[in-house]
Amino acid sequence: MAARLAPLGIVRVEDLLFHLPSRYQDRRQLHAMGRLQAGQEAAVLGEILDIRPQPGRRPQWCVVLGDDRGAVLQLRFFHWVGVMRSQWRPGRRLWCFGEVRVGGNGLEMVHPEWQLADTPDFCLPDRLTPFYPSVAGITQAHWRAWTDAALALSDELLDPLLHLLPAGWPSLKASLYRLHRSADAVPGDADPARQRLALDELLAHYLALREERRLRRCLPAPVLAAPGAYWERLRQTLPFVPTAAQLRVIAEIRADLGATAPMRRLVQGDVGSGKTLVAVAALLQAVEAGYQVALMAPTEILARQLHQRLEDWLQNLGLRAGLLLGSCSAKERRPLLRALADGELAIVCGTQALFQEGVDYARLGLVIIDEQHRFGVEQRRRLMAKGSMPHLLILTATPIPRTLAMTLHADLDLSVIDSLPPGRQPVATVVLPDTRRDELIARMRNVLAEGRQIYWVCQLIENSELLELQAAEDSYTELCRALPEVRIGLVHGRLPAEEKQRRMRDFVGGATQILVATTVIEVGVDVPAASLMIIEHAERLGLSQLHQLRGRVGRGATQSACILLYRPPLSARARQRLQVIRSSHDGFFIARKDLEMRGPGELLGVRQSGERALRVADPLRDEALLEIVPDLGENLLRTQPEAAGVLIRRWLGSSVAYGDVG
Ligand SMILES: Nc1ncnc2c1ncn2[C@@H]1O[C@H](COP(=O)(O)OP(=O)(O)OP(=O)(O)O)[C@@H](O)[C@H]1O
Repeated sequence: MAARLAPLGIVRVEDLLFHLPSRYQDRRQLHAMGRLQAGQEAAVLGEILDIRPQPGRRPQWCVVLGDDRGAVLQLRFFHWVGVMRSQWRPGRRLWCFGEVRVGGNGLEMVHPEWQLADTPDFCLPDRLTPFYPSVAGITQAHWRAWTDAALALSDELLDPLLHLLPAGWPSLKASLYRLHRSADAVPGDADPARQRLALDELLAHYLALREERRLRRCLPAPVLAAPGAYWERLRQTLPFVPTAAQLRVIAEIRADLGATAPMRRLVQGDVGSGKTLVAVAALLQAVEAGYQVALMAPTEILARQLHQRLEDWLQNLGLRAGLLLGSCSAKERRPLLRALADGELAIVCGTQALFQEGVDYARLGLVIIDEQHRFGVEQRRRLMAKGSMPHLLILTATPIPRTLAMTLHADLDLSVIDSLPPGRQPVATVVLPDTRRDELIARMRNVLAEGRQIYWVCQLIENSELLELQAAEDSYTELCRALPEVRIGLVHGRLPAEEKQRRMRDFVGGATQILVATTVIEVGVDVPAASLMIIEHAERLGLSQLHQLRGRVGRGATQSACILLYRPPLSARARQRLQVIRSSHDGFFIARKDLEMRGPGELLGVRQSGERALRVADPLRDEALLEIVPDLGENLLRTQPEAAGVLIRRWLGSSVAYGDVG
């Protein structure tokens, strides 16, 4: 059993207490046999009318149970053991609990839980029955017996917060009792017992985070202090004035870079909020201080685009940036690698190729990662091993609530670019069934006549790259037919990198007017002249993805539009999603809705990347609890420093690499 429990993180008696029921069954009421329905979980009491063994390859025992109103229920058993064999007889009374389903002879239960009901020690349960998440080989009866035993020992459970919390908060012991052995009502989300555990959990994460930061502050990083001459020169050549939000975040980064501890900062900014400028300001400071900077983008297209923008901005400063991609030939690569290893080249842009074997940096001082949600903690660590503790800056357009940030990005400080550059007009968003394509073509003609450009985005169908390609090609052919006079480009994931790049360049430069693309353009492409986006099968996309895509238009001062085409009929959830996107342009609001609708795991791919997740606390619901966490944490560290390690271990378990605190 220990071997089965270990993967669940259960190694001590205490761990059992924090393995909470996922739901509760109400077995206190008896259900009338005549009114049972398939799919229902029910408790019934009746008399054994008949017991029929059914021999066969898999022998079974069928028991007919009847109540005093003449209704019957079949029970089916594959094992016929112990008390059943020796004591079950027609005429005896039996209590059963199980799921009702449709069988060969009417309604039945397969292997219900049971008790003989005509014995002196029979009594109906007087409280809810907990149901525990489990794994093969561990039954609910095991869980109940073990948690009973653990609860009996719960006086020994350390509850360091009890005396620090204001009156009214339940003790840990009382909360655990309530959740494991709830007497009456199912403890809901707002139940004080659940809130108490959520608070403990958030506190444990806070303490772990605080410790992680403390340890990080002891690590030596290059001090990237510089007067900011490059940055001042760049500012003078910019065609716009940085926003106050950009300047604030830049100042936060400057302070980090000038310190002796490595920066680990996540910059969140809605699509189009101007994160690139913030990254460039950081880059210039590192270069001015005499260090190298590596900028990593998630795809080759984006890396090339980033490189292009850097070169545009940096040429006035007399700086150059290299470009390193997986698709670079050995010949292209060699001089670049040498320049990086010599320290001759200060700035390099690229994909994950930047951190492969054989790429060495003379003085890597800063790593900048664009669109972080595609990189997990592990990848982050591997890449940091390249320099002697370089600073790390991560940019993302996917905002997440603080509660989640604190668990997913526990090792990161957070900056938020919380406003858009002035003059941006919200993208007019329209939802349209794809049966009205003719209208759409007319509208596209108008947009093109005004000299503006159009994105046409096709969808991944059933996760098949081949089908997606097909969809893109079909749309392309159809558009060419409908708009024969228009220059149309097509990009998709199957094109060779060079070709993809050439076609993107044609669109950026205005040589093609419409770009038909698969979701490769999802993040980061910047073509200010594009003012209309059409998204096919918008009903298949998640909210955050739709928001990111839509963010590709409306980047200039012209009024832009986004048309979400869907294939009817729409499911209720898809309708809800499209409604949110149509009515809101606020990335934070949309991310929140996305979380509500999909749950954090799916939104951020938490499960795949194996990062820490919350067990009891809920990232949306419990954000208010976070308000009291810092004070509580500091108070605890002052009064009972030894308790911090206990809490961290209790909630974060062995996922915490640095062990006990304090
Ligand atoms: N302060 C500003 N005023 C006006 N325009 C700006 C400002 N800062 C950046 N821009 C311009 O806004 C556009 C969007 O900036 P950028 O590409 O950096 O956004 P982003 O935050 O990276 O967005 P995304 O997540 O969509 O890639 C660019 O064309 C950029 O030149």
